[in-house]
Amino acid sequence: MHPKALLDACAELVGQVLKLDHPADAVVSRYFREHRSLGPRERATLAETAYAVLRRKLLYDHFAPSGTGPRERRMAILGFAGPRDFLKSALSDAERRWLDQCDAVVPADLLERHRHNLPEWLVASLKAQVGAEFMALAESLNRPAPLDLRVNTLQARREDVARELAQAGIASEPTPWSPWGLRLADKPALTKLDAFTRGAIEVQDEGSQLLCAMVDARRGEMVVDFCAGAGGKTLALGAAMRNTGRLYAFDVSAHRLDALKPRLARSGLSNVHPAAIAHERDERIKRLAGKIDRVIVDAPCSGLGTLRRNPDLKWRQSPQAVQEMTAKQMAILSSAARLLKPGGRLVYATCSLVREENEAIAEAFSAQQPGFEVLPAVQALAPLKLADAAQLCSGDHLRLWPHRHETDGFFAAAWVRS
Ligand SMILES: C[S@@+](CC[C@H](N)C(=O)[O-])C[C@H]1O[C@@H](n2cnc3c(N)ncnc32)[C@H](O)[C@@H]1O
Repeated sequence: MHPKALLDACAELVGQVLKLDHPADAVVSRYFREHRSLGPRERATLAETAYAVLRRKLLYDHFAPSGTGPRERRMAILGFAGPRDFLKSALSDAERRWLDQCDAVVPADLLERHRHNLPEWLVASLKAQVGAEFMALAESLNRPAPLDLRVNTLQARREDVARELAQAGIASEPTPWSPWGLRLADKPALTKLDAFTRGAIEVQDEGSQLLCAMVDARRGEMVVDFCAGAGGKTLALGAAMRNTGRLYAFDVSAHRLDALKPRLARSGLSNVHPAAIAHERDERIKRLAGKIDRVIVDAPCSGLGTLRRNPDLKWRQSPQAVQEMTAKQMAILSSAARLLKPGGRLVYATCSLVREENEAIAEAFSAQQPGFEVLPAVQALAPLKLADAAQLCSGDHLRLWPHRHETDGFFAAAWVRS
């Protein structure tokens, strides 16, 4: 594609994602469906440009007024995710001079907000939690995430899969904490690989893998994944159970559960029972009350821990939306807790960075439910035999941060029903 045409397309897509009325990944997918002739490299440039603009929106909003032309074009120029020479060949002389001026600005001369590119309400919440690490956290949230895989240990060993990937020209490293994870150096297309089609690998952030480790699901048990969605955690739990016992995958979204079906077929698991529920107090939950060994509530949340992948969320979320979410989280957790038999383990998890959805929910649950005893995360993770499990924890909870652990931001709390 001609540089000018590609920049025009980037500006069009940037204009669409900046409306912030739909998730950016859905806007990008729709754009690709409507422009089927785009090749893989053009698609990559378009998507990465749109994401770069969302990541650095405050900085680019600061630079944009001194340029010329439509705002979305100026933003697309600033975020353009391709070679500089290629970009410059698409620019007018005035645009080129303006871009050179913007490039010459030294970060140390910028206001803090133009360096962290986060909304103020979130800045306050993060500073209160990580203090002097705030800028390192903000920078890591504004970088793309690496691509992590989980090896399906029902089918293959991690080292064998790493060797198989290497033979296909894909470099990987074992993840530092999860025993099932491989971190890839690049972002290759995976779906045509034999390891993928036969179900030996799934894409899953190391942090998500560690949430599953907190559940420690065992052979022959009755386990519930209460908010299973497309089943990322279900698949990991099913493999940990060695395809024995019974694993219920509940979700209010039948559509999301549908996306689990092809993954299940690849995985070779036959112990999983997906079921759409109407709400968290569904009849099905009542029938299983007191019968379950382990329950994970991977709660719907603000998703702010996934800003590396979903940078639009920082502009689409708000303190009010978080507040509304917490009522739902509490209701789901309380209802899911009824499933457990005495001695059973409950895990509450989010991919949020804010206390309200994390520690505050765990503390409120403990206060309301004296029949549930806190299980410190270090103990919950003991089967992994990690020398440094305490590094993953804050107090009794698992607390993962992108700048410390190179995972998305995650929280998990565990209890045992007494
Ligand atoms: C964080 S996502 C789950 C991701 C999934 N566990 C995975 O690992 O891929 C939260 C899920 O909770 C579901 N959900 C929302 N309200 C619910 C409710 N009342 N009961 C059960 N699931 C609910 C949403 O449909 C969404 O799929």
